[in-house]
Parts: sequence; structure tokens; C-alpha cells
Amino acid sequence: MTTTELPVLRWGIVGCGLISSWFVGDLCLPDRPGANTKHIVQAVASSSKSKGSAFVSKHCPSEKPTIYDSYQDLYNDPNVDVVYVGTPHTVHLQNTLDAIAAGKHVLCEKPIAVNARDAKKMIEAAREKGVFLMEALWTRFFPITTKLHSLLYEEKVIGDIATVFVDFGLNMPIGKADPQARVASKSLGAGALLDIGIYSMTWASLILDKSPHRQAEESPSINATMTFHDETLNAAERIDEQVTAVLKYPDIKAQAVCSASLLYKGREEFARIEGSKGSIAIGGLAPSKPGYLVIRIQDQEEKRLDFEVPGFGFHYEADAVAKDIRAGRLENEVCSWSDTLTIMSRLDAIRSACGLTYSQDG
Ligand SMILES: NC(=O)C1=CN([C@@H]2O[C@H](COP(=O)(O)OP(=O)(O)OC[C@H]3O[C@@H](n4cnc5c(N)ncnc54)[C@H](OP(=O)(O)O)[C@@H]3O)[C@@H](O)[C@H]2O)C=CC1
Ligand SMILES: O=C1OC[C@@H](O)[C@H](O)[C@H]1O
Repeated sequence: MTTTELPVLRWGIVGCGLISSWFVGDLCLPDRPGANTKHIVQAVASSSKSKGSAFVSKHCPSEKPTIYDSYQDLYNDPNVDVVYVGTPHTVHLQNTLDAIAAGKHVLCEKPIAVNARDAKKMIEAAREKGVFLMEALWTRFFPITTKLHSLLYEEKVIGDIATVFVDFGLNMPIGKADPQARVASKSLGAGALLDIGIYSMTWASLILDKSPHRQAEESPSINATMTFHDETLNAAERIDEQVTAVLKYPDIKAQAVCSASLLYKGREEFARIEGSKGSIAIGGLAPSKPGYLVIRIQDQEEKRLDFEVPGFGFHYEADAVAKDIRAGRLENEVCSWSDTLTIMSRLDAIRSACGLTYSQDG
């Protein structure tokens, strides 16, 4: 099918910051192999029209979106099918609830909210209004994750899985960032766990929660530790710069060691799954954007599988959203409401164990 014959989905982009620029770039990629949808940037909303116009000229010059200086005006636009929320964590709740109230489907950036309680509110609102809602945990949608699952559980190439190690290191110390930026401002949700630890936890979940041997009702136990940018501050003021969580899954005799740090750039091979017969490493530009697998089996030559990704890879989640909306589904099966709540509850548990709060926790 040529691009012009594909069904269309019209996006309204809320917030013209970094992630929205990456996302629209992928929506506009021409002639993607396997594309199921022609994505249109129908509208953008920003704090000012000039910022919105500059964003469009730079990041999606081939599109002719309506530019709003009010998020609400975008939610009210009858030509917008789905709203993409690309704002800081702490405003996801309000932005998403407003979009849903206006009857829009929503794809909301990660973390969907600051805590599981707020995530539940968003899910309940979507359920009641009968609209689609998904957290933009884009990593789940890369073809590499499906291949990994099949290597682990269908081909069983490394035998019984014992330990998963995942590390997301980003050289972005709090002290070096602009204090007003969302990565350094506590009121905008700054901190390693919510920003990048969520990916380490997602990989562990993708690998171990999806084991066919799991007994779903048994949640893993979690032990965690954090270091803070300023250790002298109280729970409400401090910002986590490093975090490590150890998850124990007694039912499958497995464990995961998940870490995240803003103090160094992590290794390209960011994850390793150890099994009774060997290991599989996952590598890529970042743990959010995986690119290859390395299979190492005892007494065998190691094997590397590379996965070509056009653009950043945000189109995989965008295509999944489009397919669900067309089918009338309210949630996605790869990033279900239950998946989102599982991870958010674990992030809550880690924060509670380490003494880290946000004002949203109430
Ligand atoms: N999936 C991924 O790989 C990534 C995801 N993210 C996620 O995306 C979200 C946004 O991150 P990022 O794009 O880096 O952030 P930026 O600060 O670059 O952009 C956020 C935009 O949100 C808007 N905004 C709305 N309310 C506020 C507010 N109170 N304070 C500041 N800005 C506000 C602004 O747009 P305007 O002025 O136009 O209204 C701002 O430019 C985060 O939740 C983050 O976790 C971020 C990076 C990568
Ligand atoms: O989601 C993310 O992934 C990549 C990081 O650069 C960014 O801070 C984070 O929000």
C-alpha cells in the first residue's frame, strides 16, 4: 500500500519541547516500511503561537497544522483525533484529564503520572468517557522486544532465566542542568527513577513478568536504594540522582537488578539476561531505544542480531495507537493499563522504600 492509500490519523501535539520534536519527526517519516497509517500533525498547542510556529517550521515543515496558544483550544478542535501529551510529568494528569473530558483519545508521555493513584484517575476517566488512553512507553513497541521474547520463551536459547541486569546511565547531573528545566525542577517531576529508572523497570517487567511460568497473582518483592543530589534535604525536596532496585520473583526463581543514574553515560550493552545455558545482552543507543541483541551460549560463537529502525522509533507506538483507535479499543495490549499500573506501583514502592515524595503524593 502506498502512503496515500493508508488510513489517516490526525494528531494534536500538546507542548512544543524536546520529546514532541522527536515524536512529530517520526510521525512525518516518508515511506516507512510496514507503516499501517498515514499520521498527520493536525494541530500543535504551545505556550505561545511563535513557539508553536517555530516548532512546526523546524520539526515538521511538510505539515500544515493549526497552531494554538491554548491547550484547551486544541482539545476542542473537532479535526484532532488523538492528543499527544509531551509536557513534563507533573502536568500529565491535568493535560490528559482535560483532553479526555473533551472526548479525545490520548497518548501521554512517560511516566504517565507521578504515582499510581494519579495514573488510575486517568485510566478511570478514559474508561468512563470511552476513549483510548496509553502511556507512551515507546520501547515496548520495538520489534526487538518481540524477538527477545521469542528467543527467551519459545526457542529457550538461554535455558532457565535466573537474573536480569538493566542499567540506564545518562550523564546529566542535576547540578549541571538549568534549575528551571524539567530534569532539575522537583515541581516538574525531576529525578532519575521517574525519568529513566522507568525504562530499567520496564525491561525487567517485559522479561520476567511476561514469563509463561509466572503466577500472575504473585508480585515480586522489591528492595531499593537511592542517592540524592542533596542528601541533606527532606523527602519532599530532594531529587534522586541514582537508584537501584532488586526485584525477587520466587515463583520463577528469578531476580532483576535495575539501576538508573544521572552521573555517567551507561554502556551500549545496557542489559544482560543470564540463564542456565548462556546469556543475551541488549544494546543500543540508549535503553529506551534498543538496537541489537547479542546471544552468548557456552562453547558457541556469539551471535549478534541487529534491528534497523527508521528515525527514532516513535512510529511503532504511533502505529499501534492508530490500529487500536480504528478497532475501537480503549487500551493497547502491549502497553496495557495493567502494565502501566504495575510499573507505576513499583515506582511508588521504590520511592516509599527510599524516602522520596512529590507534592502530587498528597
Ligand atoms: N520517550 C522518550 O524518549 C522521552 C520522553 N520524555 C518525556 O516527555 C515529557 C517532556 O519532556 P521534554 O520534552 O524533555 O521536556 P521539555 O521541557 O523539553 O518540554 C516540555 C514542554 O511542555 C510544555 N509545558 C507545559 N507545562 C509546562 C510547565 N509547567 N513547565 C514547563 N514546560 C511545560 C512546554 O511546551 P510549550 O511551551 O510549547 O507549551 C515545554 O516545552 C516528560 O514527561 C519526559 O519524561 C522526554 C524525553 C524523551
Ligand atoms: O525518556 C527519556 O529517555 C531519554 C532521556 O534522554 C530522557 O531524559 C528521558 O526522558
